[in-house]
Amino acid sequence: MMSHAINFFVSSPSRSPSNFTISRPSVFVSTGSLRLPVKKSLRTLVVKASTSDLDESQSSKVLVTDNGSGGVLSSVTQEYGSNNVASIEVDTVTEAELKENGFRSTRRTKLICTIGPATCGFEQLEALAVEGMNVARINMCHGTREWHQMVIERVRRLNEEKGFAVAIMMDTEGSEIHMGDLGGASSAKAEDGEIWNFTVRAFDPPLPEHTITVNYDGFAEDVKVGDDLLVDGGMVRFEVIEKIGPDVKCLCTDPGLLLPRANLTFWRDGKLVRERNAMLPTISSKDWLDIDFGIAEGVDFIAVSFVKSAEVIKHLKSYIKARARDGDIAVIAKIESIDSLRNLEEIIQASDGAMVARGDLGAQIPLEQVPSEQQKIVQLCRQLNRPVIVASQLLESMIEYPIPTRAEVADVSEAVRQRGDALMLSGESAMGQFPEKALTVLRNVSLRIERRWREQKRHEVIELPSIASSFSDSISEEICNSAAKMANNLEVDALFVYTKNGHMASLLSRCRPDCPIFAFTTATSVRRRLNLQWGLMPFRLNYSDDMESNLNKTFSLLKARGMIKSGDLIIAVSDMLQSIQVMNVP
Ligand SMILES: Nc1ncnc2c1ncn2[C@@H]1O[C@H](COP(=O)(O)OP(=O)(O)O)[C@@H](O)[C@H]1O
Ligand SMILES: C=C(OP(=O)(O)O)C(=O)O
Ligand SMILES: [K+]
Ligand SMILES: [Mg+2]
Repeated sequence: MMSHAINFFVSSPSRSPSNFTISRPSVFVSTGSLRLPVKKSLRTLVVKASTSDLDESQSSKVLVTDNGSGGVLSSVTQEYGSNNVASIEVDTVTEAELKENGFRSTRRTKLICTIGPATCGFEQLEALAVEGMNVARINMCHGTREWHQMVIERVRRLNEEKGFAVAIMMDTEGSEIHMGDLGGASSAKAEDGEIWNFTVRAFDPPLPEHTITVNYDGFAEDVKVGDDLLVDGGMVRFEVIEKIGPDVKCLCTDPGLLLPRANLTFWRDGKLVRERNAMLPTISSKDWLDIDFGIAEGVDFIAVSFVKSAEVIKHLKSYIKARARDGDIAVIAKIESIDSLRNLEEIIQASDGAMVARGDLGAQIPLEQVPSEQQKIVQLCRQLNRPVIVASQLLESMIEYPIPTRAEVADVSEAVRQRGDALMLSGESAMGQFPEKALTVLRNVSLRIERRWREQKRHEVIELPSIASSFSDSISEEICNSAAKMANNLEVDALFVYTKNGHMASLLSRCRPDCPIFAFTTATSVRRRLNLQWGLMPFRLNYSDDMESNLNKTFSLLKARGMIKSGDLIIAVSDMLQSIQVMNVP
C-alpha cells in the first residue's frame, strides 16, 4: 500500500502546549502549523507534543513507526480487537448514490422532511427515504403523541427493514401566541370587512361562528384598540376594534385562509408588541412532557422553538444528559424571534445546531431583512462549527402545484450556495399534494449548485476562526483544516475520518471540501446524528486503535460492496491517534 502519513502523538503530562519534540530532524513542526515532508522517501512523520489536554487512555499508548514499509501505528491497547465484527453499516441510498454517480457527484446538502398527514404512511415514508430524506421532522404543534409515536416507529422500522438511516427530529411547540385548532376544521376563510372574535375563553367544539381561540391568557389585556393583528406574518390581517373582557373583536382588513394553530403577532405604530408574552417560557409545561416523550423514544434531535437565550439551551442539554439512555440527543436552536437574533452568538455556541426558521422569523422582523439574517446565521454556524438548517417556504407553492416557482428555485439555490448543512420542507411534505416531487426538486437543485461550485473551483474565502478549547482540540482542528486543503489540492476521491464521537467529522465538514467525507463511527446514535451535516456520509463500523488494520478492514469491506475500487486516492484522518494519511486504495 502506498501511504504517506503525518501523525501527532501526545504523551507527557507537562502543561506547556508548545513543548514539541520531533522525532525526525528534517521536518519542522510548530504549534498550529505543519510543513509536509518534502522527500518522497519519508512516509511517516511522527510528532510528539506534550500537553495535559488529552485523556489518560491516549497517553498510555505506544507509538511504533515503520517508515519504509508503510506501517502506521500499533497500540498496546486492543480494546476493540476481540469483538471486531466484519461488517459495515451504510444506508442503501448512500450506497446506491456512490455506485451510480461516483464519489464526486454525491449530494452534500442534507434534506429534512416534516412528516404530516400527507407522508405518515409506511410507503410514503419509504418513498421519501428513497428520494433522499436524511431527517424526518415531527412538529409537536400538530397531531397527538400517539400519532408521533406511530411515525417514529415507522421510521425506525424502515431503517431496520430497508437499510435506511433516517434520523428523527422532534420540534417543540413553544409558547408564543398562536390560534387554537379551529374546533377541528382544517381551515377557515376570513373575508374582508368581517368581524371575528379572538378570545381567551375555552370552548368545546364546535366553536361559535367567526370565533378564534388564542392560547395566551394575557392576550385580551395586552392588545389595544387600533392594534394590527397579523396571522402568519400577514397572510390574514385584522384590526382590533373593541375589547370586551376575554373577547377581542377584530375587523378583517386583509382577507385570507386561517389555518389551525397559526402564529399571531400584534403590531402598534409599526412595531411588534411583545409585552408580557416576552415572559412566556421558551419550554412550556406541555413542551417538557413532549421532551420526556422524545427522550423515551430516543429521537436524534430536539429542535427548540422560539429560543430567546442560551440559558434555556444549556438547561435542556443538562436535562437530557441526566436522562437520555443512549448518550446524547442533539439540541437545535430555532432562530425565529427578535430575542434569538439579539443573543445569536451565545445561543448558537450553547446549542448543537441551529435552524433559520424563516416562517416565524418573517413574522417578527421585516421580510426584507430575512435574507441577510439567514446569511448571517449560516455563516456564524459555520464559523462556530454548528450544523445549520434553512427552513420554511422553500417550495411553498408545491403544496398545491407539481412544479415550483422560478423564485423558489432561486431561493433554494441560494441556500445551497451559502453552504448551509440542510434544507427543510414543512407544509410541502407534511400536508402538500406533491411531497416526493418537492424533495426531488431540493435534491436536484442541491446537486446542480454543488457541482457548479466545484467546477468553478471557487473555494471560499470565509475565515474559519480557531474554535478549539484545548490543545488536543487545536491539533484536531489543524489536522482537519490541512486534510481538507490537501484533499482539494490533490483532488483526492474521498476523505475518510475515523471518529468516535463525531467531532473530527464535523471539523472536516466545516471545511466544505470538494470530495465527500466518509465518516466511520462505532455508535449508531452518532451515525444518525452525522446525517445532518454537510458532506458527511456516516458509516457504522467496529474498529480498533490500529489505523492500519482499520484502513485495511474498511477498504476490503467497501470494495466488497463496490463502493470504492483499487487505485482510488483517499486521505484518512483519525481522532484516536491524530494523523493524516494519503494513500491509494490497494
Ligand atoms: N402532525 C401533523 N398533523 C397534522 N397536520 C400537520 C402535522 N404536521 C404538520 N401539519 C400541517 O403542515 C403544516 C406545515 O407544517 P409546519 O410548518 O411544521 O407547521 P406550522 O405551519 O405550524 O409552522 C401545518 O400548518 C399543518 O397544517
Ligand atoms: C420552522 C419553523 O417553525 P414552525 O414550523 O414550528 O413554526 C418556522 O417558523 O419557520
Ligand atoms: K414547532
Ligand atoms: Mg416557527
